[in-house]
Amino acid sequence: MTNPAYKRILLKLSGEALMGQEAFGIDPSILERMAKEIKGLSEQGIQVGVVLGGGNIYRGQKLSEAGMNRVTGDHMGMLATVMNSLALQDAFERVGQPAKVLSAMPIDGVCQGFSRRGAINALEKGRVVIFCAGTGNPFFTTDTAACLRGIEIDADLILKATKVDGVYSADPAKDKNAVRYEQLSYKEALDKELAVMDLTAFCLARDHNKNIRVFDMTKAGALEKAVFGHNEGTLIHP
Ligand SMILES: Nc1ncnc2c1ncn2[C@@H]1O[C@H](COP(=O)(O)OP(=O)(O)OP(=O)(O)O)[C@@H](O)[C@H]1O
Ligand SMILES: O=c1ccn([C@@H]2O[C@H](COP(=O)(O)O)[C@@H](O)[C@H]2O)c(=O)[nH]1
Repeated sequence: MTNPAYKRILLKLSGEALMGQEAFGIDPSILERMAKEIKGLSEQGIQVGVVLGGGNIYRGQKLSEAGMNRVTGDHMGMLATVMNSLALQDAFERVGQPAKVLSAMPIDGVCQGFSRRGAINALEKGRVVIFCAGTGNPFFTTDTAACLRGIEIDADLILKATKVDGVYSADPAKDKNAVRYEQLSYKEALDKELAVMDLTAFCLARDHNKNIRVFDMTKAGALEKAVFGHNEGTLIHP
């Protein structure tokens, strides 16, 4: 490939997609592949921030539907993202890529607290920065956290790596006639309430003039293509 189209990116990895063929938790082969692909970008001088979802372990909404207090459920969901992030940090270490976990809920002896300055410092030193515990607040999602951190670090592009290969006119898991968009505006995504990401995330990215590219995390090489400006998945723009 020629030159990367972006110098600094924020990559959101779906927690659910981390499960792969497992019934629960993390498929180590998926983690290793993502660590190697991200290392490849870092070696080409691209600064990479990562936000992981927690849907492979806990989601606050599901826990509250089962009777738990929603805020407690959301705290458990955010802690699930800490576990996923520690696993990804370990995968980076095993492939020889320096990485740092910065948490919205710091845990002494496990991971440092998030600060914008700390994040930028680590990115400029060539470390991959993994932002965990979402926004640190209940009633949000890691899609919103990804947009928030992407804006804070002034990422050139926010990427959502997920189980589907882009944004469709309806949920492709439920509607076989759904059609994939190559690109669409935030207005279209919000008007049609396209549920590939939550609407708070769309609003935040729109208001801060950031593009989001949605692509298939299970497709080898798709991340690099997206970062080199190829037409991979779907681009959502202001
Ligand atoms: N219009 C749409 N286009 C594409 N996907 C859609 C759409 N509406 C709903 N979806 C669904 O959105 C989901 C996005 O999956 P993903 O696992 O990334 O969600 P997530 O809640 O961010 O995950 P996690 O919380 O595990 O990180 C897909 O499973 C897909 O079926
Ligand atoms: O800012 C945030 C981010 C997440 N949560 C809780 O964590 C889980 C897991 O995140 P996903 O985005 O669903 O993968 C989420 O369901 C919330 O319960 C949060 O409270 N605040």
